[in-house]
Amino acid sequence: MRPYDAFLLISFGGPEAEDDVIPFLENVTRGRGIPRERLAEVGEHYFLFGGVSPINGQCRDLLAAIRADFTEHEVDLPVYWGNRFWAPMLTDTVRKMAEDGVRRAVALSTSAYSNYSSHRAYLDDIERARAEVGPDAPEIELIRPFFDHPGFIEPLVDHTLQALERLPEDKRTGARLLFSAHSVPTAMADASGAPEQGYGTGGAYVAQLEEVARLVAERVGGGHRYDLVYQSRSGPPSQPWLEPDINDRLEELAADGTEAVVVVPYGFVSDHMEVKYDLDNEARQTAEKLGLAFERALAPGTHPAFVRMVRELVAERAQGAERVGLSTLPGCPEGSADCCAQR
Ligand SMILES: CC1=C(CCC(=O)O)c2cc3nc(cc4[nH]c(cc5[nH]c(cc1n2)c(C)c5CCC(=O)O)c(CCC(=O)O)c4C)C(CCC(=O)O)=C3C
Ligand SMILES: [Fe+2]
Repeated sequence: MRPYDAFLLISFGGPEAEDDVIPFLENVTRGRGIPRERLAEVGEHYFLFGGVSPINGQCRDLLAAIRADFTEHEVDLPVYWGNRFWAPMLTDTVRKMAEDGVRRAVALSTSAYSNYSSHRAYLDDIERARAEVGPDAPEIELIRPFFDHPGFIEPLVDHTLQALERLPEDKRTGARLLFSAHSVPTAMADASGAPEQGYGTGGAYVAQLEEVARLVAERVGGGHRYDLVYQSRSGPPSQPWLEPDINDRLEELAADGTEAVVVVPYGFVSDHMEVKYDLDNEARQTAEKLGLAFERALAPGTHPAFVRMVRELVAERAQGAERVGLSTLPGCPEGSADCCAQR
């Protein structure tokens, strides 16, 4: 697919054995001022799963689905995969691409929204990896945040409907939808998007989350009431992060008479550790303690619409076609040098 000669999936990475856990956490938190107690606590989440994060397996599944879809639709691009924090590391993959003679690649991150962690960090890591590889490194163009692409929305709608079906029948109609995304420091949220786009408090990140929640709830139908909640807060307690935390919101809802919730992990593309631990263990326990019926919708994963979206985004970028999206938000400008800048 001209002008590209390769496709690259970039993800977060996760440990795949007990001995990987601490080195992985050190990679993630280098220079980030995360308290030691928080690190020890998060390490325990991984040890509970034998030191294996589900994220790499989920990337392998997605890669297999993308390869099959490319083949079926005659998209003649070799498919590569590199992670920011664990093997296969992005730098090693970029070196391999250079050895294979790749000159210009199109890249997709497993991250749908605009903010430093979800967007700028990927751009920075691409440039770091290219610099480490040297002059033979290919050019790598990162596909824009895709939060409102129909291929991201449709799987969330399908999976929310499936989760509602799993609730006891008498609790379905009154069920509340909780849209859960990764919390970030409020300063990071406020600086998300491009400065000239003039987002107010919460920046592009919160505006995008509001739009996605609305788009999904509308399509799910049934008049379910819904909330935006946040999970996986880290950092020192003195630093403000986006709220409400999902567990606090569950307490309030139970006190107000809510009987059932469906949690939609709309901040993520797969059911990785932050979903499996923070939602399926922690939030579920909170709900059980409060007597709330609880179901968790699946993340997009390898939903056919999501896999198709990858090909459509590659084509959009290759053709310089207009951005496809279901919201009226502009998204980060293509090739922007100063969006999502503040860490
Ligand atoms: C916005 C966002 C996404 C979504 C976008 C995206 O997907 O990129 C995301 C994804 C993920 N975050 C992950 C893991 C972790 N994130 C941490 C820490 C942090 N995340 C942050 C933000 C985000 N994180 C922030 C602002 C921090 C504080 C430190 C810093 O400023 O960077 C820490 C350190 C310990 C802790 O404090 O929790 C860990 C272990 C995994 C892998 C899960 C697995 O292994 O399956 C995934 C997919
Ligand atoms: Fe994170």
